[in-house]
Amino acid sequence: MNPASHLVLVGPMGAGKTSIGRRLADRLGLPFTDADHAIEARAGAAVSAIFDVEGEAGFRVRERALLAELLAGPPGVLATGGGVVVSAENRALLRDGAFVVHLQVGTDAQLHRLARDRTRPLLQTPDRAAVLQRLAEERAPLYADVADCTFATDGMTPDEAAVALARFLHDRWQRTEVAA
Ligand SMILES: Nc1ncnc2c1ncn2[C@@H]1O[C@H](COP(=O)(O)OP(=O)(O)O)[C@@H](O)[C@H]1O
Ligand SMILES: O=C(O)C1=C[C@@H](OP(=O)(O)O)[C@@H](O)[C@H](O)C1
Ligand SMILES: [Mg+2]
Repeated sequence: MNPASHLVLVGPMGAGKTSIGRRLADRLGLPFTDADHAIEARAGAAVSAIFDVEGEAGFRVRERALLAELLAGPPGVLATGGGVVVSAENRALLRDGAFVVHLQVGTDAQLHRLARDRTRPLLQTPDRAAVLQRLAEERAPLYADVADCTFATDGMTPDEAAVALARFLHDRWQRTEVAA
């Protein structure tokens, strides 16, 4: 077992990192942080506006800084954005400093869950399926590189998934106290 104190959810857009992560943190009695929401709060701007003004590269700079800061801070549950694993620096931080759950989801479920979403800049394209499939191929080895375990969310509601994930983690992860 990786004895890391931070429980981090990674995986593609629509896997449920944000919605399941919040519910899981409630169940575990731990603080919850959503990386995208924290970036937005600091920037005073939505993720899509950051992409518009600074490009994806600017967003990734903010994402790297936030991840390093959060993993150096008090333990909790962290929902990352789907692209956090693109950075080798982030992958090293995640491997060394967190227990990482890869939430998996198939393309059909992603398309269904995100059908009405207009907040994800990478999905502002006519062929969402092609983008999601390309990202899945590019990122699958990167998620595998950082993950301590995987958990499939297809066919579950966020509430069901949070209950099942808490049960799944019971024997696999225990929060360790950080030495004073
Ligand atoms: N297991 C699930 N079943 C059905 N809908 C889900 C599930 N998980 C998430 N959703 C819905 O999909 C959308 C995206 O979920 P979200 O938690 O933001 O995913 P992520 O943070 O991984 O991109 C939300 O509208 C959410 O309610
Ligand atoms: O996959 C990605 O590169 C992104 C995923 C998004 O987060 P979610 O995975 O929570 O949708 C958000 O960070 C940004 O739009 C980029
Ligand atoms: Mg999210």
